[in-house]
Parts: sequence; structure tokens; C-alpha cells
Amino acid sequence: MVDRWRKIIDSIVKLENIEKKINQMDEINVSLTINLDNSSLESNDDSSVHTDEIVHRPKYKILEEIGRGGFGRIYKVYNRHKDGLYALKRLCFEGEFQDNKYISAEVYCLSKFKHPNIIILEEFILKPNRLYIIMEYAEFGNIEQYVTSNHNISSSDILQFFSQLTSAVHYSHSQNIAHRDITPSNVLLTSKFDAKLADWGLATPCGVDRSNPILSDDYLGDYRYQAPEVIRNSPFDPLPTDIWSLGSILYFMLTCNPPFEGSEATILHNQTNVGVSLPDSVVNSSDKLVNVIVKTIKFLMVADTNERPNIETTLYSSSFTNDLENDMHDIESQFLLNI
Ligand SMILES: Nc1ncnc2c1ncn2[C@@H]1O[C@H](COP(=O)(O)OP(=O)(O)OP(=O)(O)O)[C@@H](O)[C@H]1O
Repeated sequence: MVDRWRKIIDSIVKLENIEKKINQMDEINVSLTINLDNSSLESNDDSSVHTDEIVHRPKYKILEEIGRGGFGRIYKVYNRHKDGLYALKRLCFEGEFQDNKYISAEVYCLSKFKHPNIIILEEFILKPNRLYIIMEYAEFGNIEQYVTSNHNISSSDILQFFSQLTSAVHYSHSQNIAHRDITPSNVLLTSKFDAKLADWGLATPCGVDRSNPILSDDYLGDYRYQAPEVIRNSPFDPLPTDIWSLGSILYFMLTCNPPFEGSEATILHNQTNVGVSLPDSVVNSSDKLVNVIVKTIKFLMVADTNERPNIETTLYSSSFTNDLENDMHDIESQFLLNI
């Protein structure tokens, strides 16, 4: 897998906009511009990690830590040159970053992808054993934080976010990349209340020939939102797993809970033998939009990958759901007929 990313990155460096970005990294490396506010980090960080990061002409001022994941820490930063807020993700690695498949995946996707519902890269800053990714700042944080801090999402916003995410995944699949880690914590909400897909560290090439998929053989991510084929621990086609996860996100937005919980064995058992189950309050809702969301969840979260819709069908369905408010009755009946 590392070789596969290395080949892809090497070929792209010659060709595309990543070339510009990597050149930029060198320039930035010379006239380095990061300021770390050590006082705000010292208490919860290894201060030795930061000693080489203090510079004299800071471009970015670190304001606060806003996230911490398996791969790094994320800070809200102020860009003095542009007078704007950004998010900075710090990733540590040994050797060259291209040898780390997770960092390569993130670098590749953020460099290459341009889509209104995919978080926008500002720049990379490369230092020895460290890569900083500066990206647009999503003011409302991730959907999990948003929901758990008592913000209910209305059913029309749920459908709007779903449609935006489906469009982002459709775009990524059309670039032959599967995300593989679509969870509420990787869906960010901007100040304009748009949903954007972030965290491309588990993204993987999925090949052009859909009848001959490149199978994935790493079984990572948050199992509560992952498809059964990932939890089963045998090589899987990564494209259908993104569809399952879109259904999981929809479930989470509607109920404020993950669709499955417990041990891996319990989750897998329930996914394959019981199926997705929704609270009665939701199933019996008289809200037509909620009815459509419930149908869509069931449509997407099908354990058998052969029965699960592909991203084109999902996008087609989401276009109906997105227009629901225009002509509720007609569109709903069309949509329901389709599923
Ligand atoms: N651009 C951004 N704007 C605002 N918040 C962000 C941004 N990027 C990341 N975050 C916050 O930081 C959290 C972790 O970010 P991210 O998922 O990219 O890190 P990670 O180390 O790859 O995490 P994981 O272990 O889930 O893979 C996000 O859930 C979100 O709350």
C-alpha cells in the first residue's frame, strides 16, 4: 500500500498542482513562518516537541487546540498575512512523509481535490519529521461536537448535509479515491453552515475498473460507523463502505447516536443478523422529511455489499431529498418509488 501511494504521489508531483504545493513547502521551509504560542501548549504537551518551532517572523499565531486525533493535533490559528482564521493540523513522521501512507493519502487528497464540500487546503509547511497542514477553519467544528453540545439539526438541514456529503463522496469516487473514514467527527460545519468532509488519512485508491476493485486490507476507523465488511477483517472493496458510512452519518444526525455500539463482535452480529434499528419515536414520526431520512438510512445500510447502492444511485436519491421542500408530495413519492 505504501508503494501504491508512493507511485501515485511521485507521478502526480511531476504533473499536477501538488508540484506547486511541494515547491511552496520548500520556500516556506526557508522563510519559516510558524509561531507556536508555547504558553498555551506547554501544559498539555511535550515542550521539547516545540523548541524548533519558535520562529521570529510568525505568519500563524496559534490560538487554541481544537482537536486531537490518532494522527495529530489540530489548532485554530490566526493568519496575520491574510487576517483570517485557519485550522492547522500537525503530523509527525519518521523519514520522508511520502513513506507514511496515511500522511501521503491526506497530502494527495487535499492537494488534488477541489469540491465545495471538501475542506480546502491553504498550504503545507514541511519541517524535519513534521508536516503542518493549514486548511480552512470550520467554525462550528465537527458534527459530533455540534450535536452533543445540544444543537439539534432540523430534518431539512440533515437532508441538506446529506446531499452535500453525498456530492463530496461522489466527487472523491470519481477521482478513484475512497474515504473509508466517514464519521461524524470527520464531517465539519463551516460558518455558512455547509457540511464538509475532512480527514483523508485513511483514503485509498480504488481503481478505475469498478468490476475489478482494489481491495483494502487494513481495518481501521471507528467501527460504530464502519460497514460489516471492514469489521469482518477480510479484504474488502472500499467503495461500498463509504455508502454504508453515509447512512451511519444520516442515522447519527437523526438520532444523536451511532447506529451500532458495543464490541466489534456485537456490532458485526447486529449489523448482519438484526440490521439497522431506529427508535420508535423516529419510525412513527409524522414528519415526512423524517420518514424520508429513515427510508434513506435503510436503503444505504444494507449488510450485503451487492445489495447496497453505489454512489451514483445514492446521489440520485439525495437529489430528490434535497428538493423535497419544493414539491414535497410529488418528489417524496418519486423518491420512495426509487428505493
Ligand atoms: N479544518 C478544521 N476546522 C475546524 N476543526 C477541525 C478542522 N480539522 C480538524 N478539526 C477538528 O479536529 C478533529 C480531529 O481532526 P482530524 O480528524 O483531521 O484528525 P485525525 O488525527 O486525523 O483524527 P482521527 O484519529 O479521527 O483520524 C476534528 O474532528 C475536528 O473537531
